[in-house]
Formats: sequence, C-alpha cells, structure tokens
Amino acid sequence: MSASGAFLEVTDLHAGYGDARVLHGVDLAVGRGEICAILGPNGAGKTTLLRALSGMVRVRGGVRLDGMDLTRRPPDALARQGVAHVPEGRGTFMPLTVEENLRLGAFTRSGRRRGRAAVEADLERVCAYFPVLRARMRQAAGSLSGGEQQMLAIGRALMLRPRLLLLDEPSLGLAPMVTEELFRIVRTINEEERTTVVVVEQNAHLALGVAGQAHVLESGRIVLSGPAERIRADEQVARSYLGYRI
Ligand SMILES: Nc1ncnc2c1ncn2[C@@H]1O[C@H](COP(=O)(O)OP(=O)(O)OP(=O)(O)O)[C@@H](O)[C@H]1O
Repeated sequence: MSASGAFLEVTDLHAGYGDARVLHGVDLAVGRGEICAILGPNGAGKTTLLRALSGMVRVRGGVRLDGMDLTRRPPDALARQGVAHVPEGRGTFMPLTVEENLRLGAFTRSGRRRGRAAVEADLERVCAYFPVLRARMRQAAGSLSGGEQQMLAIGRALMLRPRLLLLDEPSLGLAPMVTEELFRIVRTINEEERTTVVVVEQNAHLALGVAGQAHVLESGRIVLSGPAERIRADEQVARSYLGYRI
C-alpha cells in the first residue's frame, strides 16, 4: 500500500514519443478494486497514459502498484505484476483460434505457463463471463464480430488473473447494445474478482455509468478529477463529452 493508501499511484508522470512530449506531470490515485474512467478529447494522451502504465512508453515520474515501485519496468515485468493491457484495436492474433488466443494469456506471475488444470479452470472462468467465446473456441479470431473480438481481448487479459486491467476504448466501432453488454461484464468482473480497472473511453455515458472515480485529461494534464457522479454533473463535461447542457 502506498502512502496515500491507493492501489495504483501515479505521481508527476511525464511520457512521450522521442521529442514529442505527451504527458506533462499526471497524478492519479486509484483505490484497490475500483473502476477509474479516463475521459478527454482526441489527442489528450489517454492512450499514452495506459501505455505508460503497462511499460510500453518510457516515462519519468512515479508508478506504484500496491506499494511496489514499477516505474520504467518493461511490459513483461509489469505483466508479471498483474498488469494486463487491452489496447485500442484489441491486439488479438487474427489467424489463431479463440482458444489459442486465450491460452497465450495463461502465464503465471513468475513468467512460466500455468499447470494444465489451472489453465483449464481459467478458460472456464473466462467463458463464464463471455459464453459466446465457448461457442467459438475453434474459430479463427479474425472470423469473429467486433464485439466478440473485444470480448476475446478482455478474456485473454483475464487469463493473466490481472490485478490491474487497462482497457483502451473498448466500445470502439461497436453497436450500442454490444458496448452496454461489454461494460456490464466488465463491472461483473470487477465485482467478482476485485480487479482494479482503468478504462479510457470516448463513450462517457457508459464509462461514468460503471466507474467510481473519473479523471478528465486535456493536453497531457489531468484537469478534473472526482467521483463519477460529480464529474457527470460538471457542466463542461456534460457539454464536451455527454452531449447536453446542465
Ligand atoms: N506512436 C506514436 N508516435 C508519436 N506520436 C504519437 C504516437 N502515438 C500517439 N502519438 C501522439 O501523442 C498524442 C497523444 O496521443 P494519444 O493516442 O495518447 O491520445 P488519446 O487521448 O488517446 O487520443 P484518441 O482519443 O484520439 O485516441 C497525439 O498528439 C498523438 O499524435
């Protein structure tokens, strides 16, 4: 546990690509078992923030998970600490079957593959959340619908038994009914497994509907933070992200 009591604690985080600076001193505290939504306009740095948390971009500043300093650790080391990142565009292996994709996620925190019985139990666990995947086990991932591919991507992340699940735009390109179902399942996973979730989402209605806390990122800086209901009631957020005036 960090000094602030947060499970995930980000302090004065700077990140970018080469000379292009994108994050300019982000502070973030996420409680254990909480769902945290990151909102913000295009290009604000939301994806970069998730990449920084999963070790995919170089950072300056501090990242602590459950009190452990994870700053500048590579992605595999972060995955071993239970950080699972579902990127925008999903990152599934299209020619592989659903089952092969899921099995690829089944590594232990020590980096070894889990025992056979444990992997089977995890496949069952994932299929209980996403029954459609059970029916598609032998199909190539590339033959799935967009919603099914997103479920597969989240399912593969769950095979890691993550402590921190990072979701980048899970609703991208999906029909409203499918995204509602997805967010309902994410909430169930969060409740049943106490997985801490950080979700970047353009659909602010959905994200604020499941999140406990929310943060608005603009030009690489957090400009507004608070309980999701309070963020939803903020006039500027309503106008910019929810499509109505208060
Ligand atoms: N791989 C990269 N190399 C160089 N610049 C990048 C790279 N990825 C993103 N950027 C730049 O970093 C800035 C922030 O991008 P980022 O994708 O983090 O924003 P975002 O808030 O997630 O935007 P969106 O909602 O459009 O996905 C943008 O100016 C973008 O052009």
